[in-house]
Amino acid sequence: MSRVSQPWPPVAVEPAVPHPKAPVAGTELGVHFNECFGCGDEADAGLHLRSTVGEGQVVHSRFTVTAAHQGAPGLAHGGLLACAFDEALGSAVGNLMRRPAVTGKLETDFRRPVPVGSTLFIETRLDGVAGRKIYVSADGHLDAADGPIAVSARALFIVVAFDHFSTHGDPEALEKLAAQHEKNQREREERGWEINP
Ligand SMILES: CCCCCCCCCCCC(=O)SCCNC(=O)CCNC(=O)[C@H](O)C(C)(C)COP(=O)(O)OP(=O)(O)OC[C@H]1O[C@@H](n2cnc3c(N)ncnc32)[C@H](O)[C@@H]1OP(=O)(O)O
Repeated sequence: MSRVSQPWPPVAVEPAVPHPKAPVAGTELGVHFNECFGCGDEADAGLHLRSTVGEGQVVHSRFTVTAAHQGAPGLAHGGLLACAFDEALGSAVGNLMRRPAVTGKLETDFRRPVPVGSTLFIETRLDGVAGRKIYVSADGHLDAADGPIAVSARALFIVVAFDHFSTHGDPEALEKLAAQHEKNQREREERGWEINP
């Protein structure tokens, strides 16, 4: 079976223009929710993925594979790797576009095994927008930003109204999230004062 995929994006798109208030290149992106399996500090066996905005419409993410992430002995579980890409791609959409969006479709190509102890460097690009549909793709490089590509992914995110989360999610967890965002905002402002007194 060939690895050649269908054209991407699969429909005519407009360029994905980052939000005017999107974080600039070099910005380290914070945890979007402490309990998030992908990035949260409170998710003990989680991925603890960390992301930084790159030049252009790019976000660089990285995470280190631990024993908690195994499928075969000593190797990362494929579904776990897909999760890492979901997080990295979602972080690029959320932070650069600043629009609430959820994963509609996620496609992964596993090219090389990813051993426990290795770090995956994921580079995510915004590929285009068609109405509520945002197309993104990413490559995961093994152990260095220019290391061999171990996994690639492409995803469709769908912009949703904020009530998607209140209707389908946990209101208590949403309150915690709002409190966390306020705290992060305060800390950012305090850091701003330190830099520009
Ligand atoms: C700072 C912050 C950081 C934020 C950082 C965040 C990082 C977190 C990252 C994790 C993100 C996740 O895992 S999110 C969790 C996983 N995903 C979900 O739970 C989503 C579950 N699915 C849904 O709720 C729903 O199916 C939606 C919302 C995706 C779509 O429902 P809808 O709103 O009714 O819209 P619908 O008309 O169906 O679809 C809209 C358009 O998209 C197309 N479409 C929809 N799904 C698909 C699909 N799978 N494949 C192709 N096309 C699709 C439709 O054909 C349509 O095209 P057209 O007719 O307009 O042409």
